[in-house]
Amino acid sequence: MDISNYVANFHFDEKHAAAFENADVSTIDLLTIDVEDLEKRTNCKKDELIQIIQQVTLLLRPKRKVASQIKQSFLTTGDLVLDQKLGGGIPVGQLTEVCGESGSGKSQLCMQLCIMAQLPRAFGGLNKAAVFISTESGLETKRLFELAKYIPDRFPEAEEGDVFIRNPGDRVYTILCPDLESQEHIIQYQLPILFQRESIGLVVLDSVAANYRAELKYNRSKSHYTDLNNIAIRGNQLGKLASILRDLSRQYEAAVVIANQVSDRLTRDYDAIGLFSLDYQSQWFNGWDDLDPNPKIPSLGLVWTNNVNTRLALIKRADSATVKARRILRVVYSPNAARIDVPVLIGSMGIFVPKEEKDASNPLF
Ligand SMILES: Nc1ncnc2c1ncn2[C@@H]1O[C@H](COP(=O)(O)OP(=O)(O)OP(=O)(O)O)[C@@H](O)[C@H]1O
Repeated sequence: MDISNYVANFHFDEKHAAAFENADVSTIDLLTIDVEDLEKRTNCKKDELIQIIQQVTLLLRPKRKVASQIKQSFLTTGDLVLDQKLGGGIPVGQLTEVCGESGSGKSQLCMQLCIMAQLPRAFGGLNKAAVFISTESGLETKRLFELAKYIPDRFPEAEEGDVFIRNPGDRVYTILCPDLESQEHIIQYQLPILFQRESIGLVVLDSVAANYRAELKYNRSKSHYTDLNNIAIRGNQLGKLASILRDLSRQYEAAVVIANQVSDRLTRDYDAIGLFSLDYQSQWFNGWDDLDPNPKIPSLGLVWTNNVNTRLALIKRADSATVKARRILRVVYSPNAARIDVPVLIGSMGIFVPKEEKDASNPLF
């Protein structure tokens, strides 16, 4: 019986476990097949089966809170104007995706957040450790130290000792997942244990698409998955990944930030395909529309898009090749903020909103 894939700590009594095993009944069978048919297949009593089905259904039901119980908290990005544009910062208890092309600054933002998570709550931090799960290359510790060195510049009103982090690497757990199998194992089994043992405020997954692209058949020439079976497998895996991360983020009040890659988006003739086509409609949740000079599509498709609470896009600007790299940080969708483009720079201190934009956006800054 595969119940442990869905619910931790659910144990059938020996009699029912053996009956389900012998009859090859999966959790999905249990919840979808008529009780009478299950009765015949397993030789278990109907009322006992109904009781088990009710227990499993209850455990699988999303744990909802009423509005008065929900107190949304945020992790600071380290930039007050950026936090303001994001509706408070990076939401705790939710999944935030940062997508963008190679070199757009996804890893820079992720590393920056690993530092911010360690800050005291008075400065928008969570006073907790971060977990940095990478799928392609390890964490750049040198850059992490550089980002930490500049924290006092971000909080000029603070006493230096209050925001100084001597060894930022001490509270960043790094895990490398070179393939999908290790990624699934780490996220399903090792990450929950780390949460139980340590005070974790942020999980970064950099980047989510790499292992799926590498292991499921991918037709580069057409830039889409050709094998329908693989699409179904991938959808299932992505749903499970998001569900584990979401549960951990809610249970332990942590932020989860996932870097995602993008591929090129072809502009279409909407007169031909119609305004109700997915291609046309997806401009609003993909992040790039046809007016953008180099429109892109975030990887992993609609199933993944539906699992992410907030999507941010980092977009390179034409003059990107200057000392301080210029980018647009776009809020594509979010429960906390409206869609907006925020001009940002990447410099030694990390990602920040330049002063002229701060002055223009809010005279108080
Ligand atoms: N110390 C620094 N000073 C200024 N800019 C920097 C610094 N370090 C990195 N950058 C900028 O960040 C960019 C790299 O960003 P990053 O590695 O986060 O990209 P990415 O989106 O994660 O790319 P990939 O998907 O290839 O990993 C560089 O191109 C550069 O513009």
